[in-house]
Amino acid sequence: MKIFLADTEATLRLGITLGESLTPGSVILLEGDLGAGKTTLVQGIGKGLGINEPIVSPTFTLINEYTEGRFPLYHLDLYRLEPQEVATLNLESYWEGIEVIPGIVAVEWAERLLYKPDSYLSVSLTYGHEGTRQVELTPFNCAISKVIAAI
Ligand SMILES: Nc1ncnc2c1ncn2[C@@H]1O[C@H](COP(=O)(O)OP(=O)(O)OP(=O)(O)O)[C@@H](O)[C@H]1O
Ligand SMILES: [Mg+2]
Repeated sequence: MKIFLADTEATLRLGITLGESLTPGSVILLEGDLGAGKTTLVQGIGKGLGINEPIVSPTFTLINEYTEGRFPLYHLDLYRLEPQEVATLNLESYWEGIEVIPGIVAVEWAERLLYKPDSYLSVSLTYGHEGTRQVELTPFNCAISKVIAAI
């Protein structure tokens, strides 16, 4: 499903809708060029979860964890990593909820993942006319379809 995002607010609003409706264990794999709006969408997800702390890009920290919302948000950014390096990080523990409290896992630059989770929502952001954006949402093996259909 493709959605037109006229401005930053539209991207945030979509994120809020997702954050309000996703369940613990959901994985969001974000793809899109530099500056396409991936972090903005995750900021919306954080708001939707009730996180008041500012959500900043984890480009240098790799993973930021936010625990003050309805359930945790794990925000990952793989931009600076090679796929081989990503494979050694054992990121599976996040979506399998092993030794971490199940929450929402949002991954920027998810194209760097060699192994994807069994179920996830794919979010692909692209540039449109005059600085606008478009997003394509594709659920893989997950129950988010109803939420998306209602957007
Ligand atoms: N729908 C939109 N229309 C216009 N600008 C937008 C839209 N959504 C987000 N932006 C703006 O695009 C800029 C880059 O957004 P953001 O940092 O979220 O991108 P990103 O994909 O995370 O970038 P990076 O690849 O560096 O991680 C921000 O200034 C943001 O406000
Ligand atoms: Mg970003």
